[in-house]
This record gives sequence, structure tokens and C-alpha cells, in this order.
Amino acid sequence: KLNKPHQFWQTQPMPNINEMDKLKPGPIQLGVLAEVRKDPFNLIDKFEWFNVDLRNEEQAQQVYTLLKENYVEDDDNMFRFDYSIEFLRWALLPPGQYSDWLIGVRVNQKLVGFITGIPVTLHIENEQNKVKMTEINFLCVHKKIRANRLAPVLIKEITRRVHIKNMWQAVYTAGIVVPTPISQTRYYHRSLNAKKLIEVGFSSLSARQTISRQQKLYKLPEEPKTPGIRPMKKKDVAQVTKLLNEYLKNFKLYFKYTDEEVKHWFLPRKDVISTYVVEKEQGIVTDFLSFYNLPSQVIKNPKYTHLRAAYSYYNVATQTPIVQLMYDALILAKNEGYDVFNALDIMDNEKFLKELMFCPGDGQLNYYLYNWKLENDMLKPEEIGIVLV
Ligand SMILES: CN(C)Cc1n[nH]c2ccc(-c3ccc(F)cc3OCCn3ccnc3)cc12
Repeated sequence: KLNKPHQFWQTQPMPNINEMDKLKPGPIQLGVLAEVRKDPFNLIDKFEWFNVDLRNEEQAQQVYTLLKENYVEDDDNMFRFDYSIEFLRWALLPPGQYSDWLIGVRVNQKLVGFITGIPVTLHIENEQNKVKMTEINFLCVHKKIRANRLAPVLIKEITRRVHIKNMWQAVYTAGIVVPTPISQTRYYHRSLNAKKLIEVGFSSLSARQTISRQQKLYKLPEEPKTPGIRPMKKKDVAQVTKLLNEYLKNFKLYFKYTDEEVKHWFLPRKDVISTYVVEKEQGIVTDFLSFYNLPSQVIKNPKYTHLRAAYSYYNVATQTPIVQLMYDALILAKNEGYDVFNALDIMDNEKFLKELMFCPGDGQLNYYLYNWKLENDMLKPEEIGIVLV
């Protein structure tokens, strides 16, 4: 019976503490395509597998509702992520997606479980390691049917469907710690709407602080500072792709983007992704910033149902100082109606977090690599060049 802590994870190719030093960097287990199980894993009675078509309005609604009611909450269970349907279509229908990598489990036509993969090519620690793999996300089991051991079966089934495509690694993140994080990053928050953050209980006032004092402290100018800053357009794709790929080479974990992928991940989509470029004379783009929209439902509050949060995505500053570029990001996010701007301490974010008055959050986001041994087991947050939504 798999019910001792991490009993399931002990069966997975993740380096555990004592074997870390023996393994060589690279794949831990070499996959053999012929040995991959051809049929889906067995589910308990009445449960059935179901490939979700997010383009279908009804099925997208089912996924939306499952996540809205049962997905990740903060440590104090005050907020729960509320991913919109348009956001899920952005996050889960990238170029090259497979139709059987959005996996649902249903009981009597009701969706009770979900897990997703998208195909990525991850560069790991040096140019040679360009590994085609999957990025796993949105593992969710309905609150009412937890402890049925459905999560391990969802993980095994998506693993099987990835193996069948002859891919043997995965990358994912989680707020919890299971064997074995490759990096433990921290998240930070910058207040944009001090009054609301205090009223929903996101921020608290110390004895000497007042709401109006907080509002003054976090007040922002009406307009961004950087001349030539504007929303990204289709004509900017080629320049943004070059800037992004060049910048990401600084890190030990990063994706390489085609123009097609930059179109998908960065062209502005209302209430999903905002990208602004800095255009100098002759149409030269020298910098860009981007943030995505992920509201959290406020679980119990008389006045507000949601916290509008913008999350830092990828920001490349080659001419504009990074602090000024991100100050503009705060101003632009405030003008788009966000209450708070969130960022992890990955990439070069440390360079602006303190100066722009971000406060540390109360938890961490752990990065995981499945079936891959790193040279030194762990990476520092500033060596991470990937953002998972
Ligand atoms: C990444 N993706 C897999 C979703 C996910 N899962 N688990 C998580 C734990 C933390 C963060 C996170 C990432 C960046 C950030 F600035 C703030 C965050 O959480 C705030 C705390 N919180 C949790 C729910 N509502 C508010 C995301 C996630």
C-alpha cells in the first residue's frame, strides 16, 4: 500500500539524497520505447479517462470550474487561483501541443481530476543539453475525492503518454516540497492598490502604519517613464525573439523560442498576457517587459471576491535600466487595474525587488526536473530562466 510519505516518489527516477553523488549529469534512466505500456493505467470503478478539448466551450467550462473550486490555495487558505478559460487556452494550446496531453478523469460525465503537459525544448546547464520534454502543470483532484490515490495515477498516465512520444524528461513547479527540488525560489509582492490589499487581508498594517500612509508610500506616476514604450505588436515579433533568446543564454535552465512561439506566448491577449516594447528611432526595439493575469479568488470576504494579480513573466532590458523598466511595468499594471504585482527571485529579478518596494511572500515555489541529474544537484534562483504559469 503506497501510503507512507513519498512512497510514490521513491518509485520515480528522481535522485534521492544518498545516491546524488554517484549519478553522472544527464538522464537518470534511459527510456526504452518498446517497453512503454500501450494502454492507459487502470482507474478505480466508475472513473474514466477523458481527453479535454479546451477549444470546446463546455469542456473548457468544466476545467475552469474544477480549478476555480479545487486548485492551489495560499498557505492560509485565504486565496485560491482563478485561472480564466482564455488564460488556460493560452497556457495549454501552444504550437505543437498534443491532443492527448490535456488529461481529465470523469465520474458520471463530471470532471474530477486533471493534469496537463505541453511540449518544450529545455536547455539544461549548457548548449549541448537541448532536451525535448514536457512541462507538467495543473495537477488537480476534486476536494471531495482526495485520498483515493488519484494524483499518482494521473502522474503515471501523463508520464506514459509522454514516454510514448519518446520523451523521457519533465519540468514542473509546485509550492510543496516532494523529492527532489532543483531550486527553491521565493515570491515577492509589490502593492499597487494598498487599500484593497489591506481590506482583503493580503497585507496587514503595523501599529504605526495607516491606510493613507500606505497609499502614499506605494503611489505610482500616471504614465510610464521610458520614452517609446508601447504595447507589443505583430511587427515586433522578430526583434523580441532575438532579444529574448540572447538574454536567456545567461541562465542554466531556459527555453529557446521560435518566432511562432514568441507570437503565441507574448502577443498581447486581453486579461491574459501584456507585453510592452521600448521602440527607439528607426523602429529598433531595445527592451521589453511582460506580465500575465492570474486572479485569486478571495475565499471569504464581505467586500471583494477577487484579488487582481499581475505576475512578472519575461523582461529583457538591454538599453533601459532594469529598475526603470520594471518601474514602468508597475505603472502599466496599475493602469490595467491590477491590485498587486508578483515576481519570483529568479533571473535578474533580485536587481529590482528591493528598490521597487516588493515585499517577500509567505512561501516558495520549487522547481523540479524529472529523470535528469544536474551537475551540482541544485540551481540558485538567479540561474533559473524559465517561468511556469
Ligand atoms: C506555478 N504554477 C504551477 C502555479 C502554482 N502552483 N503552486 C504555486 C505556489 C505559488 C505560486 C506563486 C508563484 C509566483 C508568485 F509570485 C506567487 C505565487 O503564489 C502566491 C501564493 N498563492 C498561492 C495561491 N494563491 C496565492 C504559484 C503556484
